[in-house]
Amino acid sequence: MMSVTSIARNKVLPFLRKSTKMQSTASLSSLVKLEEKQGYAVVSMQKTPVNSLSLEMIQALSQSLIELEKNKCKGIILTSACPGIFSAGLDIREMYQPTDDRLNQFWSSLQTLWLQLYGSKMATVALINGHAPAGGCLLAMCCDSRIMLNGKSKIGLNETKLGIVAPSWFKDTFVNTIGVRQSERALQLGSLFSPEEALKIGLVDKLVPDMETATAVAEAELKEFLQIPGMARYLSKMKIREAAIKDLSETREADLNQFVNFAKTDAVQKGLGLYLQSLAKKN
Ligand SMILES: CCCCCCCC/C=C\CC(=O)SCCNC(=O)CCNC(=O)[C@H](O)C(C)(C)COP(=O)(O)OP(=O)(O)OC[C@H]1O[C@@H](n2cnc3c(N)ncnc32)[C@H](O)[C@@H]1OP(=O)(O)O
Repeated sequence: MMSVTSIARNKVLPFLRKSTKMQSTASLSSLVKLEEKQGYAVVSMQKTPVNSLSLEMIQALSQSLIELEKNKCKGIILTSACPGIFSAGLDIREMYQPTDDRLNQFWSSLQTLWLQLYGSKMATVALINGHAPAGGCLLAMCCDSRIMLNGKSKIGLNETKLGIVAPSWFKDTFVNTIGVRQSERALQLGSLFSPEEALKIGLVDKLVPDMETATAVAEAELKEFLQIPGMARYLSKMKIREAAIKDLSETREADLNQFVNFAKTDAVQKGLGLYLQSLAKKN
């Protein structure tokens, strides 16, 4: 197993320099497990119970990607060690009654992670072994291919159901994945799709019946990507993604301010509070 080590800021890609203070390495590495395989790595999110994307979780994923690229890793399978859940999306508690400093760090770190993963030179396969709402769906869409475990899990951008709006770069990622019309409808309705529905609209590429098959199919899928000359594959990916990446890179500050101001409005705070209560009541 590789360790997640701290990375010197001046060695980081230019868009990462804007990132905020990183947490200590030890606290981050317990959230993400990296397993080295032959020619690639398996990145498993392991923040129980639901892999919610807290500031620390986002930074752990970011540092893992930096570490893997530094080690010349060519491809990853991004998956979850939490049974039944790929990721529950952004940690809602980060947005509910936040301090300004933490909220700023949280969003800025998320921007960084998206820029890294969506623009990664590595070949990336998401093995979606459970629910993937909102930010969980975003993580999966950042990958080059999505394999989903068939069953009761749901995937999609359900932000409107929480009374919040998916920002432009979430929307761009969605449109690049499933097209304009499907995105327009699903974004408004906050649709969460079953694996069969997700396959039908192209939100995922393949379904698998069980974890044993899932691992084999994800490995085969990654190997197919890795057989293509790396530079040609990466530049082709960028033809589709570079406009969205450039857009956020150039508007990070404005996007951050918009998010912070929006998140702090009474209406959003009230909505998030009620949503957290509804999750707690379930149990
Ligand atoms: C610039 C313009 C403005 C931009 C505005 C902001 C844009 C924000 C963009 C993205 C938003 C998000 O990603 S918001 C997160 C959306 N996620 C969800 O709606 C999922 C919510 N969770 C669930 O539906 C379920 O938990 C589950 C289906 C994922 C799993 O169900 P299960 O029954 O297995 O587990 P529990 O529901 O019992 O949950 C266990 C435990 O975890 C807590 N939990 C769950 N999800 C979250 C979360 N996203 N954040 C924080 N905490 C979460 C849940 O409350 C339980 O806690 P307790 O055990 O303490 O009760």
